[in-house]
Amino acid sequence: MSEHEQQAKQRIQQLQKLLTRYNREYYELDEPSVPDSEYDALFRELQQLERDHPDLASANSPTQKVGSKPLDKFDTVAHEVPMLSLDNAFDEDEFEAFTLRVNERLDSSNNITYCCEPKLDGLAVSILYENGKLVRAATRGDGYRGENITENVKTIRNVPLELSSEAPQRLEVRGEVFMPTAAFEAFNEQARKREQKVFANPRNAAAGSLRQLDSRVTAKRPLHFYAYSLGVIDEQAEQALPNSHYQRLQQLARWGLPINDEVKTAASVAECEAFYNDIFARRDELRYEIDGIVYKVDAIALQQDLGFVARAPRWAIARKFPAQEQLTTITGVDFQVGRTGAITPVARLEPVNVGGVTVSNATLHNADEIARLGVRIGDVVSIRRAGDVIPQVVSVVEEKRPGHTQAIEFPTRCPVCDSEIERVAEEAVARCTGGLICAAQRKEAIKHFASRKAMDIDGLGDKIVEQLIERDWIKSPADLYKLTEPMLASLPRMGQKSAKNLVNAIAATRETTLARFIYALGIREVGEATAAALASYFQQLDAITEASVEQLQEVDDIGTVVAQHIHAFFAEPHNQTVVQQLREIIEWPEGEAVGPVDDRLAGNTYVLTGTLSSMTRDEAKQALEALGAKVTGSVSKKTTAVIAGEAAGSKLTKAEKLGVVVLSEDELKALL
Ligand SMILES: NC(=O)c1ccc[n+]([C@@H]2O[C@H](COP(=O)([O-])OP(=O)(O)OC[C@H]3O[C@@H](n4cnc5c(N)ncnc54)[C@H](O)[C@@H]3O)[C@@H](O)[C@H]2O)c1
Ligand SMILES: [Zn+2]
Repeated sequence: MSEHEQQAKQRIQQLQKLLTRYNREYYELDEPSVPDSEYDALFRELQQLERDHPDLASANSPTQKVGSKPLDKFDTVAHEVPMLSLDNAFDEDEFEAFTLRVNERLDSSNNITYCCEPKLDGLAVSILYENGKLVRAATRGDGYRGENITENVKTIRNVPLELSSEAPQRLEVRGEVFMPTAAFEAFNEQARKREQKVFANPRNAAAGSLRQLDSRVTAKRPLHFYAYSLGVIDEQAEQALPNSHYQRLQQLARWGLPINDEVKTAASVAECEAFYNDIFARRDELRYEIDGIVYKVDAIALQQDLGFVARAPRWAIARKFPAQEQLTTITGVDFQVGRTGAITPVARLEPVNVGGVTVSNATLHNADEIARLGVRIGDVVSIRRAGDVIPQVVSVVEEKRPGHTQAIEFPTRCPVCDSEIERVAEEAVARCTGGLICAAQRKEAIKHFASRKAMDIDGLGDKIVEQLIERDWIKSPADLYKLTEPMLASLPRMGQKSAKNLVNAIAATRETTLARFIYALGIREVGEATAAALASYFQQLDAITEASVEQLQEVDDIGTVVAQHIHAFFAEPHNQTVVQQLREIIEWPEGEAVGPVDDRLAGNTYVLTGTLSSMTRDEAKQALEALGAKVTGSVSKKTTAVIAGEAAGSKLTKAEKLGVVVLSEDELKALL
């Protein structure tokens, strides 16, 4: 054996071993360690080597096999007709070469009609119906023997358990089970929160969900099915079948099976290309992921003439789309601050083309996710970009880890405003606590401050806030009170009159209530009710800013997390400065220092409905809450009383129906 031969032999063995391992991870464990693009490249390399050195090829090579053997934990099902794979074409030239081969083999120079189908990225299943009833379902397995997953397939909502009465006595359909993209994203998000298994992509999620021993688990997974071919069918029915694959799919649909309505026929290679381009342009808008287009010779008679090779039919090909997962290296990590202060670690990448788009950043979500992935700077990672979701780091390829990698250090101070970063134990997200001064959060902070239930500044809409911030006139809410009429009047589309009104509206908020003021600060998870509870419990702002986490929790309905948010907010020196500035401008009546609180309505729940004449509903709500009551929006048996103003509607009717006490406005005043 020459040295060259020796090298080829070694590489072939190496690739066979590696691909066998990747197959096991992908097909048996539903947990690939490399993206498909990497797998496909190695697979092609092996195919080429085996072609160049036929004496070194073996029937045991992954290039000769389909999938992986069925898992022992399932009963096996022998496929009467093997379930094969598909050959791939990675570009237009390869696709055209395929069509030329087809014409050549058929000894035809005519245009061949192809059936064009989106290549759904899920897993193949075979479903057997007898006398119209679903009796058995199986995975592809190694193509000859699959796993019996009947009970699991029965839980898929759009798989009919029974077909129409015209269906053949015995009918096997084949198709793809997949997880729609949005459902997949939501599923992973939940899994991350609960620290459960996160799937690399919808394909693995579908396979992992379908191959569960307990069908109740499968039932909870959002799976979907489309039929794309016929397996065995009783002879009599077979004779009546149309000679076109496309027509056969329509026939399946008439028997009650779901088929993909994107499927079309193409009468020429050019039409095939047009189909590809159309679907590719809409790839991100489809509800499911596809990794290419499957072209099938449409005439069944021609399919039979063409036949099969070891692992795939000669009459079909999968024209692949650019892969949505690719390998690249993390060169660093940036920390971005969102508009609500959430800190998101973003991996900087060596630019890589993913699905046709150059990607140079990918989200790492949060510190928990960094820990879960075990990712370090310098690592080779798998990046996924699909739909309109931001690119994500899916996994680390540990065997490609270089000698020098660096741990990712989560900052302790905000990269934008240098405030302390808070990480609440129960939450995955870390946040900047400089809510009032952080440039990243400024816009939201001011909008919130001015909003109706906060300081209620009439005429300070989102657009104006944005302009004020762009001009750098406002860095914190305190700057609002420095705005003058001429300044405001110089803004586009703002007349003298509106400028004057706005200045007056801002001035009017110099007198307010403690509850509104606290709510206006925009402390995380401190809504109106919590702000009111804080105000009525502590009576004075100082008492709140100085309260410990434990003291804050003495207030009804304030738990550890909220108490921690409040404490962290007031501990931040930048926030202290702004609060101090605001205090010099804004006034509110303060009660005596924390004393016995009047909570004589504690434990009661009220619902307000209709219009009150002596106060607004908001004011009534605050007054009730100040006495310890709860005010909710819907009437139930647990409601203590419904307070009905003028023109009360359905809530009043419901109260009467449930026998809940109804109070008039006068009765409310007496209560207060
Ligand atoms: N990342 C890894 O480690 C790893 C390991 C093994 C395999 N893989 C990936 O899996 C591929 C090989 O898997 P495969 O053998 O299942 O082949 P395939 O996915 O390339 O093509 C065959 C499959 O396409 C599916 N399909 C979807 N829509 C179809 C339609 N309309 N008509 C017919 N079939 C349709 C069927 O499930 C069928 O079994 C590789 O190209 C690779 O990308 C990846
Ligand atoms: Zn900040």
